[in-house]
Amino acid sequence: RRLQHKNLPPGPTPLPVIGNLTCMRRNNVFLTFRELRVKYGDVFTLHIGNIVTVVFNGYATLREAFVQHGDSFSDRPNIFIFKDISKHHGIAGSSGDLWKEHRTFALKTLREFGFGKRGLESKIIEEIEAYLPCLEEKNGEPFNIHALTQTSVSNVICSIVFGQRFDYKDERFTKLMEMFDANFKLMNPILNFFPFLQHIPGDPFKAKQILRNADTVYAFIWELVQEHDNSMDDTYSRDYIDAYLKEKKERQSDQSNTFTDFQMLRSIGDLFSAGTETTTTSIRWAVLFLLYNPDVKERMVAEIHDVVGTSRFPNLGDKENMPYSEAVVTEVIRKANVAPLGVPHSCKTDVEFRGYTIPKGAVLLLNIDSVLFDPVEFPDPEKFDPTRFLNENGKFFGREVFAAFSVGRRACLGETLARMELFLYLTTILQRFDLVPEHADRLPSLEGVLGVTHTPRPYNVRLVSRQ
Ligand code: HEM
Repeated sequence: RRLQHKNLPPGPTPLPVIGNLTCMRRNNVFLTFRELRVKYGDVFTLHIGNIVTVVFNGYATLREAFVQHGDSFSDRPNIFIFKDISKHHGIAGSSGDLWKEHRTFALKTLREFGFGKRGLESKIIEEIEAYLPCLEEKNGEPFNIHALTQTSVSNVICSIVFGQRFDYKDERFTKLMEMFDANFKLMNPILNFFPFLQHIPGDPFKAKQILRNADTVYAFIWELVQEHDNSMDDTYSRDYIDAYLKEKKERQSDQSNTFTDFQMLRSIGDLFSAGTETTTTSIRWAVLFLLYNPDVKERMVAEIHDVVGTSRFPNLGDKENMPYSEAVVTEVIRKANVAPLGVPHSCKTDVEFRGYTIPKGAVLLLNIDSVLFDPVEFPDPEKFDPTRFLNENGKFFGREVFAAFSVGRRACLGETLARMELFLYLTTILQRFDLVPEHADRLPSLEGVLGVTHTPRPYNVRLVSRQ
């Protein structure tokens, strides 16, 4: 290893074959990374199997690497999740010109369908209107909000991408959501570093199962694409699929056209999965944090009742007068730490960085956790304290040092949607329901599980109607 890569950032000595795999054995590996940062500094190297992995820590380092060196450090590595699932296509899994072209198209088209505008707000509120009666039906009995919330949040992105929402009891959609969820749980990061594991007979690492589940999701999307193709009007786009099909037709005579069916399926799959999982997980964390912090919950409820009252739903126009609620949403995003290690990047040539040589093809991890839990920027970082996002006049202020959505060219393209959804879902839930723990003497665990995202363990809560 030393002969092959001479000038790597420092890091623990690797063992033969497995490298530094033992560092990854803890459930939440980002906790280990906090210790490694203290020992090796803001940029350190791990060898996982034979893959060189460089971890970048702290806001200044992340900006230097992924903004200033953005041209070099914005590819995706050749690992299971991108190589075998997205096959280096789509928005999240592609690199180079293919990625630039399709990310630009996605941003432009999502804006046309209301990203950051009132049109999108009404879609979210419409979905919340369908969600509330399902919560009401639980009658204050303990239940796990996960499945209902996931279907509801997913419907928002479905209405933009597919131009339709699905009934909460729609069997096919429920099955799809379950499969989708299973993949987030089954995805063992180890598959990314030891590709041979996917070929072990009996599929103990569930690689084949993950690929089968992914194929089912793509088949579902494909059916909807075909329905669109048969019914679309060339002069008007009803939704993202129509817009894509139109673009594909317009470019069909172009030799270098990258607007293909395969690329469309992967792009839509990315919007669908990224748009569902992260926001749902954040809402699950939010409820948990509010159970632990009844004072925060009561202050937020008081603000909602003062500004909105109870006779109408909260809307985004209220946000300006609800700085505390906006601060709660931002603190939820910080403390939930949904993507603590971001999404892996790579570089296609050797790159000099702070005197080290980052080798071509290395896996680059943006340690977002190191920013969101930086005790200098966010004192007492484990504390759930929304007031860190309020200024001395009680007004909300977003902090520049906030990397939850990553930094640089690949930064999350759904941040606006996620913030809109979190504000509207959380304020509406609290306007209508009190959140009460299942057991009066015991709260659910705050310990998360790190898979593709950092999720809370399953828990039940009572939603007691305020009416
Ligand atoms: C709280 C919610 C969310 C969080 C914390 C979050 C966080 C992230 C992070 C950390 C990345 C990786 C960026 C990188 O590679 O450096 C990302 C990428 C991405 N996110 Fe989000 N996200 C959220 C919600 C959403 C939503 C609602 C959408 C729906 C449109 C979305 C769509 C995407 C896409 C398509 C990418 C890939 C971007 C690219 O590779 O160019 N995200 N997100």
